Amino acid sequence: MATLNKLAIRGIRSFDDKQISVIEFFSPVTVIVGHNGSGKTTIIECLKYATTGDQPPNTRGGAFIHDPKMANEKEVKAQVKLRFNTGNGKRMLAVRNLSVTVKKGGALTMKTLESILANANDNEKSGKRGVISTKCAEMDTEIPHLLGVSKAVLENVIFCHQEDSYWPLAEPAALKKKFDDIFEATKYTKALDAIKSLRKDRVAELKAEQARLESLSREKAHSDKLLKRVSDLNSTITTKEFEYEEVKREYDQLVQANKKFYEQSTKFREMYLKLESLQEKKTRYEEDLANAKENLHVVSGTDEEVMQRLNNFDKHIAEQKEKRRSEASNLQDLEDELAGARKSHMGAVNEHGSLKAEEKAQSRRIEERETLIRSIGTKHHLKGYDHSPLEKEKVVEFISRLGDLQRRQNAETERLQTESRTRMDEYNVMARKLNSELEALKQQKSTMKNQIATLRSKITSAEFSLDQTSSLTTDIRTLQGDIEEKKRRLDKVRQEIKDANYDEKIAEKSSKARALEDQREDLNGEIRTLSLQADSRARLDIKRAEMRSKKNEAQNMWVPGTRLVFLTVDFS
Ligand SMILES: Nc1ncnc2c1ncn2[C@@H]1O[C@H](COP(=O)(O)OP(=O)(O)OP(=O)(O)O)[C@@H](O)[C@H]1O
Repeated sequence: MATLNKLAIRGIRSFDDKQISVIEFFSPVTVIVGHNGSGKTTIIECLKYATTGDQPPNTRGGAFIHDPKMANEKEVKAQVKLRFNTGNGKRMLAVRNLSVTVKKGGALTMKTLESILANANDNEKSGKRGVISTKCAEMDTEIPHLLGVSKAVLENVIFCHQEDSYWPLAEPAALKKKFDDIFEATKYTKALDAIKSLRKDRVAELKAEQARLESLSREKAHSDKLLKRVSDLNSTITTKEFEYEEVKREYDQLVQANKKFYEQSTKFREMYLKLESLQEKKTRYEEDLANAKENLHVVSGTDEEVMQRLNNFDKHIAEQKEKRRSEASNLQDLEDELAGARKSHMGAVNEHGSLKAEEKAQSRRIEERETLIRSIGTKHHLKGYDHSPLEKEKVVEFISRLGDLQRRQNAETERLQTESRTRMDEYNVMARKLNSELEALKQQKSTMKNQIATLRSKITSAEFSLDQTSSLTTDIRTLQGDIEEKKRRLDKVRQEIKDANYDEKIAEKSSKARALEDQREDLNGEIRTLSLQADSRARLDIKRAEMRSKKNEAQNMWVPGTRLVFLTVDFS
């Protein structure tokens, strides 16, 4: 609680400007006692002046300062110093200085000099002044603030001047203003208005935020949809990748089978050619043998020659045998070769059959591939693969286009994922922001609710007081009873009046009064007639006087020898 410590007065009212008078205030109460005119009011005035900067009423022109004539000076300097403790225990010092000077004509001129509001503790400890303000206006607002009471309370309640102390009996408008000042009602009204406008703003903001939230929710739903689409696309891509892998594997297998088939067909062709050449050889040998058999004939020549030939025959036979053996072995070889060739031919025929089957399977697979290519092409709008058969280059091109499409879809997926991540981040940021704003609004709402609860309790107390006023109805009933009683008494009096024939008497008096009225009317008529006559007579007199004067004028203007005739009119 704020307390006052000391007040030093110099040159105020009856306090001399030559010395400083110090008043110390004690806790819990200080009683100021003194004779009339000893300066008690002046102390309160000084306190009020020190705290609010307001001088007492009717002291314009320096009446608040010690009279220079009394001090026998041309100038008197006044000072009010107040040391006080603030609500939070700080010791403060407020100093206000004034001066009054006597002008030539004897009139007084007052001046407000330097004022200081300082921290008294700083002053004591360090010898320095912890000056807070030297401006009067600032001090006027700062000191009430430090004391923890409003200026209106200081002026009208705590240091209320005895001349102003009748303000509670003032007219309603002035009284209301005072109460408004004391209870700072304007501040609360303003605060209430501010709260209302703030509430309005907040409600509008809330609406806008709700709309934003809705749009964000819509966007979130959209982004969720997109995410779902992305995940669907991802799964489709995965399936397609899997399918692609399958197709590629099948394709590789087909390529491998093709290669094998080609190698086998080459081998078969080689073997077939070899077989043909061997058969040709065999035919040739057989022909040679037949030719040799045909060419066998009787040997001619001499005996010596024959002997020679015989001698050589064995050798020749041996040679021939040898030749035959070698030919037979050759034949055997060739037969073996032929059997081998036949065998390989059979193998080749078998292989040919299996290759044919493989070819069919390959064609079926190629057909399946084409169907797959066509369905994928239709699905992904890849045109130019509707014809059949599809060339190898077309298939390769399709695979490369499918690869491109996959890459594009991957890129699109990544873009969508990035976009969705960004959207999600934005949404999260926005959601966090909205949540914090919502929290703030909830806080405000709870504050408002508290205020509403306070107001409701006030209304309840007002209703209670209203109920109390219902006791007035009892009073009213009592009063009605009184009225009834009075009515009864009135009737009684009326009866008495009736009994006393007041009405007849009144009627008689009234008729008399009416007769007198009539008489008065007649008299008034007479008076009016008489006044009219008097008026006419007065006018006649004027006319007569005019006539006489005209007559005289005419006589004065008359020329002897002429005849003068007067016409006389009687107006009477
Ligand atoms: N400008 C002035 N110069 C010198 N003296 C003044 C001046 N104004 C007022 N006085 C004197 O100061 C005194 C005012 O005293 P004050 O009204 O403070 O006394 P009080 O103790 O409150 O008296 P009361 O008990 O009658 O209210 C009076 O004696 C008055 O003549």
